[in-house]
Amino acid sequence: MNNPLLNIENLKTSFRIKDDYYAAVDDVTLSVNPNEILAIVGESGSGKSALAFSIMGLHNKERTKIEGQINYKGENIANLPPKQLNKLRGDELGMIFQDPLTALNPLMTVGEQISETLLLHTKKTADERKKRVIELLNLVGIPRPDYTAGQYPHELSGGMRQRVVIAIAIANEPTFLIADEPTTALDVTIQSQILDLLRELKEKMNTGIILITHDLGVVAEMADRVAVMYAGQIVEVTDVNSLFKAPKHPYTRSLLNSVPSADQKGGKLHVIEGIVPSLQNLPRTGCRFKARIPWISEAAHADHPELLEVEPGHFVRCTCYKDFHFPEHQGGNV
Ligand SMILES: Nc1ncnc2c1ncn2[C@@H]1O[C@H](COP(=O)(O)OP(=O)(O)OP(=O)(O)O)[C@@H](O)[C@H]1O
Repeated sequence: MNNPLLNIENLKTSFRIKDDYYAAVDDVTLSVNPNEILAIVGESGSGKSALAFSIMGLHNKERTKIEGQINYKGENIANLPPKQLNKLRGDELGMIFQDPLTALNPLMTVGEQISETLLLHTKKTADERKKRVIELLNLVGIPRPDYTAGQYPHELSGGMRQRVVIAIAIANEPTFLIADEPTTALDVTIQSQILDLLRELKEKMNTGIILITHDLGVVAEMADRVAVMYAGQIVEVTDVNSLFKAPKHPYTRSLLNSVPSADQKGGKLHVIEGIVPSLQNLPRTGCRFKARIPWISEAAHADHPELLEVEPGHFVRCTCYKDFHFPEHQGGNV
């Protein structure tokens, strides 16, 4: 078997709040292979973006502590000096941010921003860069690329800005890409164009992709494997078919069960009763999902839940999945 492109081991990302550190990513172990899309799903606040920012080295170092390993092509890039990381980021790693406005420089035109990435990370001449900028804007479905290249971010709609962010992220055909909710702000037609683009990138360049999304339709359509995150931890990892056909962890089952139609395509994750606790209030021992399934007996939970391989390639945290059932008002034992 080939080595994974990205191999994260026991990653713990903690934020300083007042004088203490609180882990938003807690003991995460996962891998992404070349030519593979790993989807990460979970409610708001479960730590998906904190994980993505850790991989990309984008957290504020003064207020964040990163422990564990983030091995990219066999080299641990956790806590790499900023200069080395910047180079790696533009050369081989790409990130599509959730919020296109904060990702773009308001003082530079769209064309200048894309061109800057090419200038910093390729040997292209000014003419070649200009050509590539237009090619990229075309690729992400921007109608008049020549005209748009000369516009500033505030002159564009949210959807157009998001496409520019994607153009920057894929400008140098990254080997590894994180797409954090890449299509949330886009209408359905553009959404499917962008998803096609990501798939093409994966197949053409062998790119390994982490796709963070709330949209189970996107997961079903795009992912090879899926990691489900709850309260800073991965609670289940498996291939996409097993996730939809035989989900195990109560949290995964609740996410899938909360989609109104049996056909998950286009379905969004609905709110499960209760909320993800805030960082300071996260239970740090025992099953973190326990409080949201109070009808399941205490004895069903492991004292120190670990992510265990329960079937080949299918990992689940905590033993409570064995006894889990929905309460009557949620459809009983489905
Ligand atoms: N810089 C920070 N300082 C302190 N706490 C933070 C910081 N960034 C995130 N958090 C907290 O860490 C937890 C995880 O946040 P994160 O943004 O990673 O969640 P998420 O799963 O990406 O949510 P969403 O889907 O809304 O983007 C939350 O409790 C959040 O409030």
